[in-house]
Amino acid sequence: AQLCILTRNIPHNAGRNPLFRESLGAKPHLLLLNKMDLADLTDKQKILKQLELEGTQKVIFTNCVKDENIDKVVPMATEVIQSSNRFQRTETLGYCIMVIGVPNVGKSSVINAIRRQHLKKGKASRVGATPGITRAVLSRIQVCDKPPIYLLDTPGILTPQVETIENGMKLALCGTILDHLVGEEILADYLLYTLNKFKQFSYVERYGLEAPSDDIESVLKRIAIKLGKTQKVKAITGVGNVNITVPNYSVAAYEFIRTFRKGVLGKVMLD
Ligand SMILES: Nc1nc2c(ncn2[C@@H]2O[C@H](COP(=O)(O)OP(=O)(O)OP(=O)(O)O)[C@@H](O)[C@H]2O)c(=O)[nH]1
Repeated sequence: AQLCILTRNIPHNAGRNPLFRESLGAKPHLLLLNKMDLADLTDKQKILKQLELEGTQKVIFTNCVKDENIDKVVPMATEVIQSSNRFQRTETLGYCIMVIGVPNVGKSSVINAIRRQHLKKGKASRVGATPGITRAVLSRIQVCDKPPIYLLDTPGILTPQVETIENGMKLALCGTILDHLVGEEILADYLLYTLNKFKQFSYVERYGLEAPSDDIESVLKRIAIKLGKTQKVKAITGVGNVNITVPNYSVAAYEFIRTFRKGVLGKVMLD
């Protein structure tokens, strides 16, 4: 590929990967900060400044669900390719673009959105809410005439860099790491901590709590009751058997995380 489109999950910039720069070398690239609909973009200028300091000037904020800013991708890609001296000699063969990023940032969604834009065709790559779902399909599609530019249909998957526990939590919260590897309930606890930290209290009303809480057990209990995810179990006590109601904590935790990922519980910037 002559151009790499790096995708990052904007709510969690730690989707950034030091290997990006090393593996890219001097290769022309542009950066898509995807899932902009889930991020609090009040500090957009600060983010752009920081990226510029790191040497990345070509940046587009995208939302693949609503095709926001997708129309800017190919024009900017064309501009980057044309201004890169290295490739000006190969005129006729065309250029290849590859979309790369860590799992679940939306690589397949980006590819599909660009396809929709340029070919008016429907879905091509599989998109899944589970990290690692993209299968290898080796094909390319033309997305620009002059110069001829092709988009590789298979995204490049980068291994997430989990340097610290907190970083791992953030990646997991964004769906980059499979939930069960962290544990839904631990992740839910980290989510609750995050929402409180950013003063995003819409969960209080949504789940019928009286006030914000940092006690994950009581929050999950409420969610389980609200969802009707409780079970009656028989408990043997000294004075005979009693029926007690137990909330299903893992279902509640999963609902909590899933709702957050849809952006319903508020916008946050994890980094
Ligand atoms: N809210 C929101 N969700 C998005 C956006 N782009 C993608 N998604 C969702 O993120 C999830 C992952 O998207 P994919 O396109 O499968 O991500 P991927 O990077 O190809 O994932 P792998 O195949 O695991 O490497 C899906 O549930 C998408 O619907 C976006 O801009 N906003």
